Amino acid sequence: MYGLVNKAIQDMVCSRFGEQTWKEIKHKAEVDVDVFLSMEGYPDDITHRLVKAASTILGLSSAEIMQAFGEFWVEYTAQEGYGEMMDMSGDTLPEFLENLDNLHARVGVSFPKLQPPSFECTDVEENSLNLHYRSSREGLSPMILGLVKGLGAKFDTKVDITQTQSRDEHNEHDEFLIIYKPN
Ligand SMILES: O=C(O)CCCCN(CCc1ccccc1OCc1ccc(-c2ccc(Oc3ccccc3)cc2)cc1)Cc1ccc(C(=O)O)cc1
Repeated sequence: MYGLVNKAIQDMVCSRFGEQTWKEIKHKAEVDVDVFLSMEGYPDDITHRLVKAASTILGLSSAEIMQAFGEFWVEYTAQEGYGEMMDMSGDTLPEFLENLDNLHARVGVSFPKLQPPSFECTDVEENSLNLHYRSSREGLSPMILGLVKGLGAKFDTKVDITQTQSRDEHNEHDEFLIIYKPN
């Protein structure tokens, strides 16, 4: 994962729980990276260890941490200079989700170490769609719940998301039913 992801986790923890808590989480995760460089590639294991340590220290489940991170990521990347790129990816929640692979392709042109997941929308109706999420990474589906909730806030749209298929139950990929209604 690019350091931008670990930097976002750090900023989420520091802004909500303070520097000291972040230091404790890094210590517990046995991560002795002083400063995460956004454009540096880091082993995914570091991100998983940070989430696991945050879960223990904060008394929240890893799924709750990843869901909160997903929501935080949408706002964080917008203020970290990717706002324009995000705005070009769609004016509504369904449009943005349909364009997510193109967004990743654009980022990947400049940052070849990007290993983005792939998102596919099917059964797109007026107020609902099925989101198919395929990734080389394991265990991040709770982050998708948060990312979609973050997009609901970005597009001022009421969103209800339910995971309908999971790789944990021997399905080939994760699938989510998303029901949305612009406010
Ligand atoms: O891998 C998985 O199975 C789950 C990954 C969940 C995180 N993705 C979230 C995608 C997303 C979903 C909904 C709404 C918005 C989303 O992201 C928008 C986005 C995507 C990528 C970036 C991005 C930009 C620069 C990056 O790297 C940098 C950063 C600074 C300087 C140079 C390179 C890395 C990611 C920014 C916004 C973004 C992403 C972040 C990092 C990577 C990667 O390092 O491979 C791949 C994807």
